[in-house]
Amino acid sequence: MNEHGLLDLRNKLDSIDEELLKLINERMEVVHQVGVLKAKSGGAIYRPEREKEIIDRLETMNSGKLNRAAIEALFLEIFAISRNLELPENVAYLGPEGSFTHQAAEGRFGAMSSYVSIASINGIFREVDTKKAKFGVVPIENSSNGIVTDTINCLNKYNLKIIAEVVLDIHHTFASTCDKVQDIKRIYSKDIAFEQCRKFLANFGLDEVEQIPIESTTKAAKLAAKEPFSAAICPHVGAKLNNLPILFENIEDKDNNKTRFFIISDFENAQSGNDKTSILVEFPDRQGALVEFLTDFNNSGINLTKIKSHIVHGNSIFFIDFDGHKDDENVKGILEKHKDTIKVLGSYVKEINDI
Ligand SMILES: O=C(O)C(=O)C[C@]1(C(=O)O)C=C[C@@H](O)C=C1
Repeated sequence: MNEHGLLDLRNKLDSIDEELLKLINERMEVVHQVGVLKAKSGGAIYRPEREKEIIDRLETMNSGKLNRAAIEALFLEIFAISRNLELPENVAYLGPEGSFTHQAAEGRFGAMSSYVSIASINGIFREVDTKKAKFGVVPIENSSNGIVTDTINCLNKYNLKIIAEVVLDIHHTFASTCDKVQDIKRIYSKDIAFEQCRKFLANFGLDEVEQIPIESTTKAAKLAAKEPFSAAICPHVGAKLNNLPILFENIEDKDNNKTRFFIISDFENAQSGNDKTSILVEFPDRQGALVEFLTDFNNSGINLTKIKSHIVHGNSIFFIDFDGHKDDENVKGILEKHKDTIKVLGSYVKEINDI
């Protein structure tokens, strides 16, 4: 290696880094002023539609080596630091630490935010409702296991808003202190994770081994790390956090196993031009109510992207997603017409990764 060449390049990098630091600090000065303005006006600190607008604009004008994912990763971290500078706010997520929900939360709120791990979905809604946390992160559906009932029930019960969605590709690992799979006597995991990895378990003759379902996959890793002859189906991060050796990666049956999460808070987003809205609908008990409702959406040119029925206290309610923002002209009319049966859960920027 040419040591002089490397030294020159490193000197160049040093002065670019100094320039970057100066510019980022300059940006933070302006962010601080935005924070002061918002403190006076009571405006929301987190503005996902504005963050999207910035990333879209930077991507369009970009001519360098960075792709969209890299621009997004860099700027989401800058935004997270900016928001903390404007006003530090707690993020409550479905724990424990290292859970997929924790990963979803960190992906959106960055490394610098202050996180609170909560053991139940209802607990997260309560935390946000009582203003102990500004944001809550909860799973809403998985591509293999469907909708998360507790989340629907809480969206129905509390008057909080969905302000963003996050879709994560879910990969499970098989981790154990045993070197040989044949020596394993019990496996810990969450019931849905066992279901998502059936083929793997059968292929390795593990379907006859005792399966112990517990409330989280990260806790599974913790238990398996302590007990000899046991194993866990858990996230990569969960195994690492508990120093549990990973024997197999990506053991899920379906190769596009995804989970969608909602970020909930106490404010509503402005339009971004690329929004999705979620609603709950309880249809009146009369013939044709559902057909009339769907026809109205169709006539207004609104694309329904999801419709799932769900039972709450013996009544059937529908969880529906559609393209558009609740303040869009064609959406407003419909929401007004059906206001007695609809609960608007929130309008938010549509993720590219879909379930
Ligand atoms: O534009 C705002 O409202 C800001 O608070 C600034 C800023 C940014 O860093 O650019 C920070 C947080 C918001 O989520 C969006 C953007």
